[in-house]
Amino acid sequence: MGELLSVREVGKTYTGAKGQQVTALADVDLDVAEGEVVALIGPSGCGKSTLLRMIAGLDGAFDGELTWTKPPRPGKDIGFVFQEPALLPWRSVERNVSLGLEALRDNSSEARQRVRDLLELVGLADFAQCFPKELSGGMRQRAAIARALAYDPRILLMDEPFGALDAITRDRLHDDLLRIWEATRKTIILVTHSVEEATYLADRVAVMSARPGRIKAVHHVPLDRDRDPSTRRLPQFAEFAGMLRQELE
Ligand SMILES: Nc1ncnc2c1ncn2[C@@H]1O[C@H](COP(=O)(O)OP(=O)(O)OP(=O)(O)O)[C@@H](O)[C@H]1O
Repeated sequence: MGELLSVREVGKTYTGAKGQQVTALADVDLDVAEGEVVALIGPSGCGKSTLLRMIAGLDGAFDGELTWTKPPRPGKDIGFVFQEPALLPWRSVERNVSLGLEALRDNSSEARQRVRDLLELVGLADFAQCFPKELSGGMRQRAAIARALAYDPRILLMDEPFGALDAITRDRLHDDLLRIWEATRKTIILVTHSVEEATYLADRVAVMSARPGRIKAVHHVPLDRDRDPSTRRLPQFAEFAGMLRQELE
């Protein structure tokens, strides 16, 4: 796997409403290889979302350096999935998924086929003409993932994408994401509060310390890439998740 992104000494200080300075990130170093899934975990407020925003280019004012092997093209190379799917209620599922392509004025037959393939991949082919209000929470989030993949981004940034779902739906979406990764081999950075989610989905887990956020350790997940629900019952799964939990204490 080649290198895709290197984060060096990245720091971010916000100025609050009363003029106070809040250092959200300090000296963050992280390397991300092409095709890997990196989970970011850390205590609430340690700057996980801030780091994703820096990487996404949503906020250009920060210290340090982000170096891409190939600089991302705005609106094309970075897919973002948030905790809330934020679908447009007046558009069908298909037209929500094709939103990014419309912004790029890509109406080619390949692009339309790609949207159909993605709907198939996320299990929404039969719901293409439905509206968001007709979908369950899990289905909406699957549509949001398809939308983020529609323009074939180089990296997918996911900010607690399953945080608002119930446990059963969340487990199902985890397996969907594994399948999606298998089919697309996208590089993914996933912010999560769940050590089990990080263990199940990631190749490596970066653990952040409390504010100002720093990466205090990066661990390889000691599990084969080929994972399924039985993986959760392996002793090394519980052991690794337990070690992460301890590191967060
Ligand atoms: N726009 C902003 N203005 C001022 N302070 C901010 C802003 N955005 C974030 N912060 C502060 O930066 C710190 C890091 O926030 P961030 O949302 O990145 O943390 P997080 O680790 O993602 O939190 P959580 O796990 O609770 O979602 C927090 O103290 C937050 O209050």
